[in-house]
Amino acid sequence: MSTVVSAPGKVLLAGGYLVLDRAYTALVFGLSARIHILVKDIETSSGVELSEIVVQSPQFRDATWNYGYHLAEGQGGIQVIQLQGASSTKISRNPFVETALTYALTYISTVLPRRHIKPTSITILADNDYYSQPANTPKNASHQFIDFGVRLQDAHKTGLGSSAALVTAFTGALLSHYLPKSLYSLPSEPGRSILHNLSQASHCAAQGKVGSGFDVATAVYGTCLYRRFSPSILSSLGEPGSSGFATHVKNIVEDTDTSLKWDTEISKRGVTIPPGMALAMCDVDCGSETVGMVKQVLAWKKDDPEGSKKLWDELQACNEALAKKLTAGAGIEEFREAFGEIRERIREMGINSGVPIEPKEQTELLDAVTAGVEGLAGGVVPGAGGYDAIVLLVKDDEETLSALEKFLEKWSKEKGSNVKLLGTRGELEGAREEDASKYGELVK
Ligand SMILES: Nc1ncnc2c1ncn2[C@@H]1O[C@H](COP(=O)(O)OP(=O)(O)O)[C@@H](O)[C@H]1O
Ligand SMILES: C[C@@](O)(CCOP(=O)(O)OP(=O)(O)O)CC(=O)O
Repeated sequence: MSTVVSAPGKVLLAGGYLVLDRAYTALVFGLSARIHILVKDIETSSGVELSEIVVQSPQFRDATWNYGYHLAEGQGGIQVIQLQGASSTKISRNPFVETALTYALTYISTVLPRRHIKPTSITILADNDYYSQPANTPKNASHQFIDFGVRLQDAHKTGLGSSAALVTAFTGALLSHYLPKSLYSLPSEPGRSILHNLSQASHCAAQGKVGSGFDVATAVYGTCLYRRFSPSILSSLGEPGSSGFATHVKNIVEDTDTSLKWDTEISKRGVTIPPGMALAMCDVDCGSETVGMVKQVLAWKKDDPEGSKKLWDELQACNEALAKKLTAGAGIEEFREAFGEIRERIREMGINSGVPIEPKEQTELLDAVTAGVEGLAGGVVPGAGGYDAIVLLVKDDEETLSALEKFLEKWSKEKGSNVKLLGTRGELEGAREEDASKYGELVK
């Protein structure tokens, strides 16, 4: 039997940094670029009871991880141990895969106690836009999942949130594969909430920090207005294998602890992509280090509580105004104005905190593209800002998109850079089960 679940990448259009604080919200969009997880049973000879799960990411080199697993004593959950596997090369670890596996199997073992967890083979497939492709890659020439030919750590990420999409799709695929339909249904409300809580827990554990969680929320629910959860919810989980870990995971995932209730707020109605418009991303092919930027912005917020609050309150109001225009519909000029108001304050936050949130080069590009392409409703440097891909709201017609592409080509030539329209677009839907037959040989 095979199961496939996919989850979308993300772009945080408005509310970067503010969303770390529960007093503010963010407009987050899911993307058509997804990570797909294929799970299939490994056939064993009758009488043989294997406990092995093999995970592969065939688009990359040295990307096979073999795990053994066993039930720990004292409600410690399922512990996984990475095995050497068949290859003689030194094994690399994949903390996101290892943690998502540990947490998901632990939860599954609490729902199905005394049931042997069957061995499976798991394949990870990422849509191509997660990584910058060489300048000479022919457009649309390749099939859906390119072989990147390099190790994962050598691939150049475009910043679409690969780890959150991976952890969410991986968790969803394991839940759907191992639990009977009567106990778990991914598309149902309780199914989504279980997927959200479990994925947030393992993504935070693998990252070693609690961020706002907007990327996992987007991977689960798709485009929405997001208010973060209180970080204290995840503080009492303990370590996998330690006494009571499985009980803690179950309580957190099913939200049964009355003193630590999940307080995430997801509003699917609070934001949308207006009809006739598209959300497009432009890769600028450099990327930036979010962690250092967040630290510095938070240090400024602490040093200047009054000034920062005033600016954040203003930004929140501008973000809400944009959300309203997106849901109610507005003309190009109105959108341009709304983006302009937001960008002005983002640059102010950058100057005050000393962090290049909208660096000079990106200001130049955003201004020029807005002035030079008629159907462009505006754009921003999303998320933490810096040199990641920029996001643009455009009229969704051939004329606008080809004018945009021409503009970027000319811009890249003049500036000696490699700015490229990615194929991915904003999309409303979150994690979903996929038809396994679409993946051909890969699921056999
Ligand atoms: N296609 C993939 N196959 C296997 N692991 C992946 C894949 N994409 C992402 N990962 C995991 O996620 C990590 C990248 O996470 P991170 O650096 O937080 O980037 P991002 O900002 O894209 O989430 C990788 O080191 C790997 O552990
Ligand atoms: C600053 C933030 O509010 C938004 C960061 O958004 P990005 O989209 O830049 O994130 P990464 O993919 O992790 O680099 C931090 C947060 O919300 O956790």
